[in-house]
Amino acid sequence: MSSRQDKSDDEALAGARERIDTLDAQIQALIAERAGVALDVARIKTARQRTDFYRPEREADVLRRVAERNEGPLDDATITRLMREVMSACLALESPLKVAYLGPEGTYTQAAVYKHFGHSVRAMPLPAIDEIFREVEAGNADFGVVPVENSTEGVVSHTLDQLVGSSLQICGEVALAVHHHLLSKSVDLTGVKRVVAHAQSLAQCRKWLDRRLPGVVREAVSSNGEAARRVAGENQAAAIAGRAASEFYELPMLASNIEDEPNNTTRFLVLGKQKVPATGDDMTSILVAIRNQPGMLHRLLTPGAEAGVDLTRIESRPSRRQAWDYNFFIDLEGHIDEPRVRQVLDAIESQAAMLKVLGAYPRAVDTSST
Ligand SMILES: O=C(O)C(=O)C[C@]1(C(=O)O)C=C[C@@H](O)C=C1
Repeated sequence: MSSRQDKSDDEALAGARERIDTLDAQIQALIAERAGVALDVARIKTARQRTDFYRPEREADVLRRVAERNEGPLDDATITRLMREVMSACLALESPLKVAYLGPEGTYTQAAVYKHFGHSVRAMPLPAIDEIFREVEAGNADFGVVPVENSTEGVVSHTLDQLVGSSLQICGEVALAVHHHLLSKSVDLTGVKRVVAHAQSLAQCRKWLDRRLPGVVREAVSSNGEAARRVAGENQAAAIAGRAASEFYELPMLASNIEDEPNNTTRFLVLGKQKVPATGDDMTSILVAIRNQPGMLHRLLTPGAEAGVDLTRIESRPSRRQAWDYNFFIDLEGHIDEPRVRQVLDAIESQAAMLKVLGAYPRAVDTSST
């Protein structure tokens, strides 16, 4: 390249950097101004003795509009994630949120917390799902995040069972693409003599393990974060966990994306005490107790079909009240405050021994997780 060409490239680069510096200063000033307005919002709420600093319906609305406005070159999920973090920082100025989640650090549930609330929350890892319910019920945490279903492994029955007796509301949902990695201090696969993971993750990577690590001992533990913690001090063991665990426990990725099903997604619920107003794109979750009788399922499903309200999930669990007595967990599209949804719930209730609304909440907004 000629030196004249070098010089003009240098000038173009300096010019572009100058534009970036100017834009950065403007973005920074605007973020600071936005934070100032969030503080005004906090003052208004405080003056009226309101404690609803976090407003899931407003956040969903803001983030959906970010995606609608987006014309690239960043994709919708990326620009939304950046705005998610700005809003998270603004909310932390108003009142920092405490969010309990299924720990330890490095679990997918932790990743779901940050995806939903941004990184400016105080995330509190707890060892069991029932403890998360208890801490939120007791007011020691503002919200809780628990896994509820996985696209390959099905429901997390502990979570469904806890919802039966809890006074908490479902305030939101998070969908997280789950990528499993093999984390280990071993230099190669032949050095791995033991694989540690949550039983669901072992199942989700079974074909890969059969092929690449045949005969190697598989050990199930309470979470993938726990698996990573256990193998962090060993050279001959590997954990199956996500990127967050790799970073947190400084465990190299010996193999990445080892899940058998590439579209593996886990859905998490956000639990809290507040009822969330409608946004226009919502879900309602209900629990229905019903006696096992002929035609029972048909009677449960007909009201939704007749009113054009989609039932997106129906899950049955033994009620534990009596043999062959069932609880059904049903997700419907729409918000309980919409008359057509209310009508469907009334019709279902008339067929059931009991109907409990578990929550109505904005449908997950797609932001890419870190
Ligand atoms: O609109 C509000 O109520 C706010 O508190 C502001 C704001 C925001 O930064 O946009 C912050 C937190 C809420 O969860 C929702 C939105």
